[in-house]
Amino acid sequence: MAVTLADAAELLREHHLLREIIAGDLWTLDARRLGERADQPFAAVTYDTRAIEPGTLLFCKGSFRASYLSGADERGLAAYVAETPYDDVTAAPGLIVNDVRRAMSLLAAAFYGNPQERLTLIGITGTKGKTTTAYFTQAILNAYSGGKAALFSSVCNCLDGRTYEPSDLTTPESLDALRMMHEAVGNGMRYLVMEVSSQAYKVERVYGLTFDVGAFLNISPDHISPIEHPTFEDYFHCKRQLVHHSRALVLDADCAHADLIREVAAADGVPVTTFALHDAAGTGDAETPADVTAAPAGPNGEADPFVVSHDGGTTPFARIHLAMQGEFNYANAAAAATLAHLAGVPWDDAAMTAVDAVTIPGRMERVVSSDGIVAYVDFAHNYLSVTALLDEMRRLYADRNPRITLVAGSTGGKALDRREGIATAADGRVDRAIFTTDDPDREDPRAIAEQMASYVHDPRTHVDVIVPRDEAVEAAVTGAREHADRFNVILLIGKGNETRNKIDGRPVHYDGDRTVVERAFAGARG
Ligand SMILES: CC(=O)N[C@H]1[C@@H](OP(=O)(O)OP(=O)(O)OC[C@H]2O[C@@H](n3ccc(=O)[nH]c3=O)[C@H](O)[C@@H]2O)O[C@H](CO)[C@@H](O)[C@@H]1O[C@H](C)C(=O)N[C@@H](C)C(=O)N[C@H](CCC(=O)O)C(=O)O
Ligand SMILES: Nc1ncnc2c1ncn2[C@@H]1O[C@H](COP(=O)(O)OP(=O)(O)OP(=O)(O)O)[C@@H](O)[C@H]1O
Repeated sequence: MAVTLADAAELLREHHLLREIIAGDLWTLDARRLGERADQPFAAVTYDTRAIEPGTLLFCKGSFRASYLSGADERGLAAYVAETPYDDVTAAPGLIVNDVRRAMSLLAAAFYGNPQERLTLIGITGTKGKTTTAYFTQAILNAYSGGKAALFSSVCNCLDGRTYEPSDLTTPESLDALRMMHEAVGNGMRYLVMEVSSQAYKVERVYGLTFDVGAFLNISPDHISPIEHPTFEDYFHCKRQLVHHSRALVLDADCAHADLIREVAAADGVPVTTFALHDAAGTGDAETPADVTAAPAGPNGEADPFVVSHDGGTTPFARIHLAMQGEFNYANAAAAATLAHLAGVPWDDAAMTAVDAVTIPGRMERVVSSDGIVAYVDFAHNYLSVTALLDEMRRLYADRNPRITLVAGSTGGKALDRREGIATAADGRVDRAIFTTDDPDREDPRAIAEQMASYVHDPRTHVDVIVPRDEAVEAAVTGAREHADRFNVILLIGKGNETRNKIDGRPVHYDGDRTVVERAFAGARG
């Protein structure tokens, strides 16, 4: 925790990041020329000028503006790290670097005493299933270690094995991640399970980290937009960086482009353990072979537990019966068991069944009305996950010929590919699609909804655009009641447990899909 300007300069120099130090008229590579200032330990690190306190080292990143430095000297700015000098607005010395995000990750690790070295790090990437697999893995490791597993996820972070605080990003900024790792180590944590987004690699949030075990779950187009990834190729390339930075890899044998992922692992000498979801134990000639398999134990579908096996699916080690619905969650559970095993949990340890009790806010939450309408609040919001969700509805309810209503929007300004993906996945597979609001930000929510509607061509799917999200949910319930002769399923997707919509750059309160559908269920029947 005692990092000085001289230490920082040396670390940056070792990593070929330091261009020069600028302190007034002095431009140098030699921190000693700054005198005493070079040997004062920094008291704090931040990437936000609003958090400056005496002795702070500041990182100027992203869309940082010089005007943010107004008053920084008076508040005690000790030094800054940036890709461009700000010597016209601050008297504090600047460490000018090639890449401020890499510099921030390295220096934050040093400032917080390299907490990553004291944790078994588990990193999980994939287009869908990261959060669920992360929660499952944490549950197994917590059960095995007596509560010593921390978690960084897109829903919550947990730094003490039991307290869950809402998170902002899927993968935190490096500085925040290292601060939280430091706190987790202080709380006695031995493991950290974290989701690693493609964006995390794109903007160096995990620079310098090596994962003891990494998982690559699946890949399909998502997060393609001017502020995320320009192309699918870039998205997939960024995700694959996890393979380079893992000591062992867990891979879904059915993952698209699995061959390329194996090639990357082989080139780096990273051992790969595969998992797969199979149809039924012991059968399935057509199924992809895998080291670890999850398969239904018997013929009774929903009611029967799954069996997870290793040794190429020949040695059963756990029977699991998840509280969370969704067959895809058994694939996530197989991934979690494999990750936990590679992190040290014996295959036959009872901790492997800790996944059974896990529930995650906004993931496959089932709400049933008194008149028998079934609603799911779920976080599916791209082609892959909406397809998986509709496959699951067919698996659960095909024999009841359900009338399915889908309520979905799509975010503004980013992940633009989702609009077509969601609508295409639903086209012809749902009876009614209601397109609505989901974080339109600075775009017009009606225009987004109408764009989604334009991708539906199959006459079996009736399309409506209802912009206010609560009205869209209510219309789905009213419509279901108008078809009371059918078994109705309503899928409220993409918001999970979120209770706000980003509109015009600001969060605007929304009661949440679960609250709104419960209210509509309780209301007068049509
Ligand atoms: C592209 C990207 O990584 N953006 C993130 C990044 O933005 P940025 O560095 O440009 O920061 P900014 O908010 O524009 O501000 C610039 C800098 O000025 C500072 N500032 C600002 C005001 C001030 O008075 N003083 C000051 O110093 C800010 O603290 C910041 O460091 O750093 C910010 C925090 O410092 C993040 O909030 C922001 O994520 C935005 C909100 C975002 O939407 N990110 C998405 C694309 C994202 O990262 N998603 C992935 C994937 C999710 C998934 O897979 O589901 C994720 O990992 O979450
Ligand atoms: N293995 C899977 N394959 C396909 N779809 C899945 C899988 N696991 C979960 N899903 C679907 O994707 C949704 C999101 O799941 P989860 O939050 O675990 O994934 P994620 O990777 O964290 O998603 P995101 O990056 O969008 O936050 C779920 O609500 C479910 O509908």
